Amino acid sequence: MTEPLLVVEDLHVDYPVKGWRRKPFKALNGVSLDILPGECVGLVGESGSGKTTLGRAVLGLAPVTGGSIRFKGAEIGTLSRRERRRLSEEIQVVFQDPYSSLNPSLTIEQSLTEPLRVKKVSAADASRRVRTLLDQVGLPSNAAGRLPREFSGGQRQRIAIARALALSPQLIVCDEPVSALDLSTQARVLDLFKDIQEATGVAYLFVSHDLAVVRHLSHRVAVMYHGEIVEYGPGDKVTSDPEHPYTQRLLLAAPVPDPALQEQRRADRRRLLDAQNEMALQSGAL
Ligand SMILES: Nc1ncnc2c1ncn2[C@@H]1O[C@H](COP(=O)(O)OP(=O)(O)OP(=O)(O)O)[C@@H](O)[C@H]1O
Repeated sequence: MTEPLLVVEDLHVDYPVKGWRRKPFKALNGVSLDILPGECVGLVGESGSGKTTLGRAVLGLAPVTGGSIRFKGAEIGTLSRRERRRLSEEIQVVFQDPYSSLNPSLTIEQSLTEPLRVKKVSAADASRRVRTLLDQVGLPSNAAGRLPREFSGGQRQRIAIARALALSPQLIVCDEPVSALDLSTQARVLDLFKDIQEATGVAYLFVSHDLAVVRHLSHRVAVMYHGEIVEYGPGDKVTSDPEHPYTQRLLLAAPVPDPALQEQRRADRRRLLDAQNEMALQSGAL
């Protein structure tokens, strides 16, 4: 059996809350999931459910108060400084906003070679690597000498992806990486994520509030609600035949382009509401 790349177990993250005697806010409340090598795990849930916090915890950036996160079997909370540096090469991140994730005053070549510095590669090798990375994300090699402002949002996100790939990571935390893009650009960038995964075998923790986006890419999907994972299973199953009522609501709220499917959704939504009303009536709540 394949060993998981990442194992999150009973994770708790509490944010301090200002004010006298106020209890910390529990952003994650006993979250567990695992990611296999080369797998894409989609993380969905409404705003504030804790998706970004989980991604940040995996990157070592959230105030973990309990539980464990193991990467390739090693507990990340107890790594030495050297091991941590190595970990920061193996786990990379792509953020939502391609406008702020690139330094505006650096050329694309400078942005892409920055992470390579830890490897102490020669200038010639770095330059070759930049061309390979640009090619991998579908940009021409003459992009190297230009500045981020000369590119569209989708192109900038491609550059951010190239930067994340520079050190050949094993896991990329993708935090709403297509939410700031228009629909057709979204589709192209999602295809790029898929192609890169097929070509390199990198794993993704793919955070999105949009079920349609994670459905496109994810082998498994985890659904978060109020700091907990309420459903975790195969992508097809969770996004088409969910078990948890919260996922069912999320699914019914997701926009669908196909009119026949829209009609079916409306009927499903009516049935779900009827069933909920029936249950409420029976329990005496109505
Ligand atoms: N640094 C912080 N200090 C205090 N509370 C925080 C902090 N970061 C996040 N929170 C709170 O933790 C909860 C989870 O936030 P998080 O950003 O993880 O949710 P999310 O599901 O990613 O939401 P969104 O889709 O809006 O980004 C929210 O209620 C948020 O207000």
